[in-house]
Amino acid sequence: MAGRKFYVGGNWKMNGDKASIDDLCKMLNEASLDETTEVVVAPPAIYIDYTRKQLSPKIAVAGQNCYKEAKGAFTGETSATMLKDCGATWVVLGHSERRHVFGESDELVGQKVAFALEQGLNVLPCIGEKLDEREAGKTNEVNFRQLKAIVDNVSDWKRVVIAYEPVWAIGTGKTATPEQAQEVHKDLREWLNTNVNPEVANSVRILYGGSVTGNNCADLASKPDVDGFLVGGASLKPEFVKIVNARKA
Ligand SMILES: O=C(CO)COP(=O)(O)O
Repeated sequence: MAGRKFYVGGNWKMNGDKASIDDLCKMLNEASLDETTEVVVAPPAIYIDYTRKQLSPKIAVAGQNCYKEAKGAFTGETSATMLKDCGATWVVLGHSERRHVFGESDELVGQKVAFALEQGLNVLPCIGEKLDEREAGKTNEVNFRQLKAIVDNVSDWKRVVIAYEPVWAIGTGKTATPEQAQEVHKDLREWLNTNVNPEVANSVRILYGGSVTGNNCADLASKPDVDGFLVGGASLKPEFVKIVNARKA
């Protein structure tokens, strides 16, 4: 909490078509969303322009990824510059699916953070441990390593929100308990306090992601170091509104 604005992002991942996006935007535009929550949705890149054009200006649009160059011979990639041109103001970077399905390294994620910030986007870098890493007692080691690669590339902390997404909780229906989430968020903030500075540690928002639903959001949101959510599956459903309003519940 500590004056940090609650933030809820909907990561639509590789889902949706024009018809379902029409429905989702209508639902969000008509919903009563807590004005004290910052709301952002991340459609597939090809639908960013389409989504932006019909979504209320109160809701921001994010890319789910971008490359570390403005243009050039990078077949299949989308640049931060292009995301901005199509109306996105945020970009999710280093999502676990980018890291573990597409093999993105800590170094590449860091380079993307640097470039997206340079291009004027707000960035939402993600970190998180896999189940075997948690079970081996390496949760902090993995998260601090991934965080360091991001931190080393941040030029403007006001445009950064961090998402902690334990890989074992993503799309599995297995949510971290509010206590497990709080423990990691607190450790991340302490790491930032030591390795960046107290002001950043106190002001940067740390979101939880991993099987957040309308049913578990209020308990998670009650934890002092959980400043919002990055939501996958439930962001495609009406319950996303309940998650946006989790602090009101
Ligand atoms: O990866 C996520 C958000 O970026 C979480 O996905 P789920 O909410 O579907 O588990």
